[in-house]
Amino acid sequence: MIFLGRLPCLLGDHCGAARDSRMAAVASRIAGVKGLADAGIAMVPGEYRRDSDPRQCVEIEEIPVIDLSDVEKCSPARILAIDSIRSASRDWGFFQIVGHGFPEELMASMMELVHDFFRLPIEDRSVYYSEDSSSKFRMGTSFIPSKETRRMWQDFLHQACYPPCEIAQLPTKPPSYVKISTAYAEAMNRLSKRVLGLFSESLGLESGALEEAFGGERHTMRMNYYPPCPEPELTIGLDAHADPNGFTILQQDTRVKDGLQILHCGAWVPIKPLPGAFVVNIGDQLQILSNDVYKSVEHRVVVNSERTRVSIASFYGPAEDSHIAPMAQLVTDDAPACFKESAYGKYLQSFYASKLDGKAAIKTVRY
Ligand SMILES: O=C(O)CCC(=O)C(=O)O
Ligand SMILES: [Fe+2]
Repeated sequence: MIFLGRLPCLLGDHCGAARDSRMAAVASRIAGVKGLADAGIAMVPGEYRRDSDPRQCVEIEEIPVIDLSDVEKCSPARILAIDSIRSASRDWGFFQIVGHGFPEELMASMMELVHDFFRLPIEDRSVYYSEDSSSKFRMGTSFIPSKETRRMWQDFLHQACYPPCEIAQLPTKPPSYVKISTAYAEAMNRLSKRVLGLFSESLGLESGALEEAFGGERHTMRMNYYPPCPEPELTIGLDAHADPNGFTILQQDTRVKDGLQILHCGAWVPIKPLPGAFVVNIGDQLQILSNDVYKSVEHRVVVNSERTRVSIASFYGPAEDSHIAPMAQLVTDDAPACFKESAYGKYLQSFYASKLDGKAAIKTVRY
C-alpha cells in the first residue's frame, strides 16, 4: 500500500522535460493514492485533466424553493407543495426544500463530522479504503480509480443506512462518528419517506403508491469531499451523471458558493447553496416509475482553489431485490410504457461497474 501523506509541492517548481518526467512519476504514485485529502498535490496530474474548463456555466434563474412547513397539518399547504413539486419535477428535475423539519444542528454537526474525518491522518482513514461498490461502508477516491483513465478531484465516504451497516463497520474516529451519522441517517430516512409520499401525490397517485412500488427501501449516503485544487480549471470534482436511485436529498456546504451544476435546457446552471435547505433531485428509478413524466437530470461538480467543499448526498430508492417498471396507473394507450422492467440491484451493479457517463444507464432499459 502506498500512503502519500504529504507531497509538498512535488510538481510546483519544475518546467519542460524535467517537469514532464516529474509529472509522470507523481501520476504513477497517485495511482496508489487512497485519497486526495492532504496529498499536497501542487499541479493537476494528467489523469485528472479535462479538455475544457468545466466551471463555465450560465447563471439564469434559480431552481424552485418549496416550503414543506405545514404539509402534514394543513391541506391548502399540502396542495400548494404538491403542485410546486409537480412543476419543479417536470421543469427542472431539481428543487430545494425548506421548512422540512430536519434539525439544523444535525445538518451542521454532520457537515463538521465529514470535514473532521478527512482531517484524520491517512493511516486512520485508509483502513476503510475499498473499491468494492457492494461494501456497506467504505472510503474511496474518484469513482473507481483502478478502472478510470480520467479521475475526479474528490474523495468520499459511502455508508449504507437502510438496510444499515453493522456499527462495528463504522469508524471509531472521530469518536462521535457513529452517533452523528446514525442520527442523520434516521432523520433523513423519515424525511425521505415524507418526500416519497409527496412525489406520489404529485403524480396523481395515492400517497403510498410509490412506497408500495419500491417494495422496500435502499437508503445510502455518499459524503463527498472535494479538497481545494491548485488548477480548478483543469479538472472536475464529479463528472456529469444522473443518479441511479429513486431520488436524492443533498446537503450542500453553505461555506462554498460554487460546486454543483445541473444541465438545464442544454446549459450548465449552478445551484447556489441556500442555508438550511436541502436540494432534491429526481433519479432514474423515479423516471422509470413515472413513465417519463419526471426525468432524472445530469449534474456535475466543479472544484475551487480556496476551500474544501463537502456535500452529503442521501440516496433513497427501491429495495435492491425489487423489479422496477412504469407504474400501471401511468401507462395508457396515449402513454405506452417507455421502459422495460429491470431488477434494481442489477441496475445499480451496472451503474457502478461503468464510468460516470451522463444518462447512459437509463438508456439500457428504454424500449
Ligand atoms: O457534491 C454535490 O453537490 C453533488 C454530489 C452528487 O451528485 C452525488 O454524490 O451523486
Ligand atoms: Fe449525483
